[in-house]
Amino acid sequence: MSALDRPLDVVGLGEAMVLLQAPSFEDAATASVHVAGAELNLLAAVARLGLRAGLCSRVGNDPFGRRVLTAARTLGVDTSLVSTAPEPTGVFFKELGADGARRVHYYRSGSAASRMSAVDAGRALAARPRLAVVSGLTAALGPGPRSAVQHLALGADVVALDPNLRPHLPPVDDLLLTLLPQVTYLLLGLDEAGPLFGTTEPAQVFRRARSAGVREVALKAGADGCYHADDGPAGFAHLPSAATTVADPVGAGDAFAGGYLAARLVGAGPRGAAWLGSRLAAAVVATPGDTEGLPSAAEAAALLAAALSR
Ligand SMILES: O=C(O)C(=O)C[C@H](O)[C@H](O)CO
Repeated sequence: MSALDRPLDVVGLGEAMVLLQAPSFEDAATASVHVAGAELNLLAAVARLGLRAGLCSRVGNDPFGRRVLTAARTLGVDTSLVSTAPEPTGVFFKELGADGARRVHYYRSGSAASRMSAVDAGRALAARPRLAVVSGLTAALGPGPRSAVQHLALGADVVALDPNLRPHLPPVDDLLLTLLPQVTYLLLGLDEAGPLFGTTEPAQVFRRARSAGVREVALKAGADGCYHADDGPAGFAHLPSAATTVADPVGAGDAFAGGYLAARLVGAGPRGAAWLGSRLAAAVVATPGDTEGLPSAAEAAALLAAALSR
């Protein structure tokens, strides 16, 4: 069954890669193998909450591409909008030093996903999802992905943007600023607010994003929790983090975004959506890996129901 005969709630455009992880590749004899990608992580959270989520991407005709497809399907993410291309699947390496520092080495330049174009965005739009997710990370992969992000953001009725700025990739702030009037939900990290809005002061971030045309903002502040839209005089409110154990912070922002968007799609308000996002982020950081800590489908359904009453 394709996404066209089974309408998707959420489509995310992005690159999913094979990840090799070890303490240090200078002397590691073994490494653990995972599949990672910010948009896939977000979609996995949406799927776990019972909504239909699809990845729009390209992978190579190689074992890495097949592994990405299998991992996405195992996470409940539809792959009918992922095409197989002649270029290789992107891979990356993560060193988790004993000092807690994480070093990331990408081998994604020239990858299948870096050749995405407006054609891929066209396929995503033809699937008529209720919500399209774009990210600065995808736009930073090259000129084709940049135009795919632009095309999808301009063509979709409801758009979520997660800037996902990555210091190792070229800057994309200019494009993201031009897209803000199309953005329904902006889910950004406090560390991304500086480059985009010239401030990390939450009141200013909300004010500047709204005056740039964004309809709704959620500001992720890591261990300090998040800020969500609110009807009160300030126009926003703070929600403390729900995390009690932090084994691996990677993937927290994606889980938050997936939970937030799924909750909004089923009718929760911004407060309930932020609460659900925080609960999923807390679950993900308690377990090593980007998505391994997501709650079970039954737990996720109970959390989604609880978000509706907040
Ligand atoms: O950094 C990237 O390109 C990734 O998408 C890898 C990770 O899965 C991602 O950073 C988690 O948000």
